[in-house]
Amino acid sequence: MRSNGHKLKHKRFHLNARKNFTLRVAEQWNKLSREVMESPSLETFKPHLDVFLLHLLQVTLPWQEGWTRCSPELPSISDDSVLSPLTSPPRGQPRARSRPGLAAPGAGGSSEAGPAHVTGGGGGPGGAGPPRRGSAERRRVGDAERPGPGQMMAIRELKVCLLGDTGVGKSSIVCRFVQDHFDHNISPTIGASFMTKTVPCGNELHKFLIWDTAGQERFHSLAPMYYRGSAAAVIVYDITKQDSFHTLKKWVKELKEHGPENIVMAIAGNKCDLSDIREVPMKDAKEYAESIGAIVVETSAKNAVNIEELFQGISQQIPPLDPHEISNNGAIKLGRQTSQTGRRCC
Ligand SMILES: Nc1nc2c(ncn2[C@@H]2O[C@H](COP(=O)(O)OP(=O)(O)OP(=O)(O)O)[C@@H](O)[C@H]2O)c(=O)[nH]1
Repeated sequence: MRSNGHKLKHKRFHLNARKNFTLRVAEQWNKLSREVMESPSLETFKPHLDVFLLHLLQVTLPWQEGWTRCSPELPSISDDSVLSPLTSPPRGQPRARSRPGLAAPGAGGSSEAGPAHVTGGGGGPGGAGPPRRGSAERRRVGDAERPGPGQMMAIRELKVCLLGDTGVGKSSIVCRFVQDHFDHNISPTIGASFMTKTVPCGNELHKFLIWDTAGQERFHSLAPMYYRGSAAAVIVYDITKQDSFHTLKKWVKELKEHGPENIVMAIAGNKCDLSDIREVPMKDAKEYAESIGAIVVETSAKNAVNIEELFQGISQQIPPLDPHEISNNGAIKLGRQTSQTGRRCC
């Protein structure tokens, strides 16, 4: 027999979950409406609708399934680390609903699902909005160091998007960074997926709101939604595929033409564990990165090489927060980080 306290806790959990679900769907709907207003033609609009329906399904099904499996012991839905399990079938395998190793909504663990659910209210795909009132105090710091008593650290939400050809390892990089996990049979992303991770940087905490975009050509038209308002873009190529390096250059061109003005660009030459079959010399990548003022690093999501360093590099390129932007109660006024000039290391 369950105690009354236990039942109450259970009920509160479900109410909270239901509220969050509604918020997510509403947020998706708003996003879609915005896209409709901005879409010049039906053809451009169609993929947005597809993704919305997919998101809706993805959010609805696991929640309904997980409804009865939820337990009050599960972490609150405002916990850190969010992701979308939206994936298409693994390359050459039947469709799986979520990525193995990545928690689905209602399935336990500290991860929360929902492609457009952003803890703290900022950094949705369309831009980095201000956090909910008082949310700075409620936020979990994740795996970053918590400030000591009397010490105040500003939490900054930085929207970061990953771009690059399909199969270069964007999702694997994010998965390694956020969950320290690598999956050989990871599925191609549909639309985009979302995760967060908070890391310390000097006197600040950088909460990365990471949008991992789908590399398949058919999703290309969705990309602006993810790089719009981003503080940084990680553009990934596969060192064993020259073609993926050409695609990277196309992404850089697009970002320069249509992306935020001072976006930090980081180039990741992934799969450096396969350097014996390399097609892109490191020298080429370095010269190119230098010519466009980007950070460059060779990574291996598989062997966890330079993944932390990649995001640290981004953190260091973000100008520190102006003290005036931190209000008296410690809440942060979030704006487009990219509007600031002058890059400083932390
Ligand atoms: N050897 C090796 N394989 C990797 C590495 N990173 C990813 N892979 C593999 O490359 C394949 C594609 O990885 P994903 O992370 O799905 O690539 P993606 O860029 O997200 O692909 P899309 O979602 O289609 O855009 C998978 O089979 C991964 O296991 C790496 O560092 N080394």
